[in-house]
Amino acid sequence: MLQDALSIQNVSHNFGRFEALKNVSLTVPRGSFTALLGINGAGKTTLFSLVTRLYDNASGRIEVAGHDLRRAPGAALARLGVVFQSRSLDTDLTVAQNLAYHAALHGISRREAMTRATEVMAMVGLSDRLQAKVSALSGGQQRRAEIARALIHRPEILLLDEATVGLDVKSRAEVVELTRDLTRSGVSALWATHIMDEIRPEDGLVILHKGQVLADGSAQDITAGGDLTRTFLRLTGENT
Ligand SMILES: Nc1ncnc2c1ncn2[C@@H]1O[C@H](COP(=O)(O)OP(=O)(O)OP(=O)(O)O)[C@@H](O)[C@H]1O
Repeated sequence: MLQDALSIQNVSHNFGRFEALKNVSLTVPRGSFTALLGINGAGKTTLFSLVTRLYDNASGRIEVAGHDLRRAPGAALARLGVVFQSRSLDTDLTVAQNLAYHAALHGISRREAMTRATEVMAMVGLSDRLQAKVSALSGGQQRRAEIARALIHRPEILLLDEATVGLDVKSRAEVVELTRDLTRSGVSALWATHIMDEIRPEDGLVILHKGQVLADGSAQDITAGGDLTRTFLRLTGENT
């Protein structure tokens, strides 16, 4: 049986005495688009910080494509691509220069990086912007270029932390749809968001609230075919 793209089992994390994550377990099946839905402070960024090893996971177990993050961090991180909440491209450089720099961090040769840069820019629909300065791209194009950067080392799973922040409605829809399309070509995605209308019934869905997983399954099953906002409010007890 194929391993999940990401498996998180019984992970907790404290900041001092504050429990930011409480015994969190979730899986991202290979090739799936899984939304991680939670309002501000739910623990989404903390969870991503554990998966990217910005923080050490002192409890539980995290595996990326079957590689244990604590015992084989190099193998696990090589299979992970991350799109951060804040922008991470150097706006004074061209997209190609940014991609080459990121590829070098992964030990990819310059020649190979150029081949891959062309490949990933086509994947995000920006083939004609490879030599453009990042500062000359629109907000939506910059997010697409961030996704291209995250794909250059051919990861098995993308983590995207509120990847549509600051975009207008149209660009937001395009970026989420692009990510869904990518999962159809094999890469998996864990899409952290607080925006319910980014989630479709066929998506995987994990609801995280106050550091706890309240639901994990398909969006369709969790909502029983009904309204996601109403389901979210019922499960979290918010707004009551
Ligand atoms: N370095 C830190 N020190 C202390 N508390 C923290 C720290 N980082 C996060 N927290 C707290 O942990 C909880 C989870 O924060 P986190 O940033 O993971 O939530 P989030 O779901 O990503 O929210 P947002 O969408 O606002 O980024 C919050 O209550 C936050 O205040």
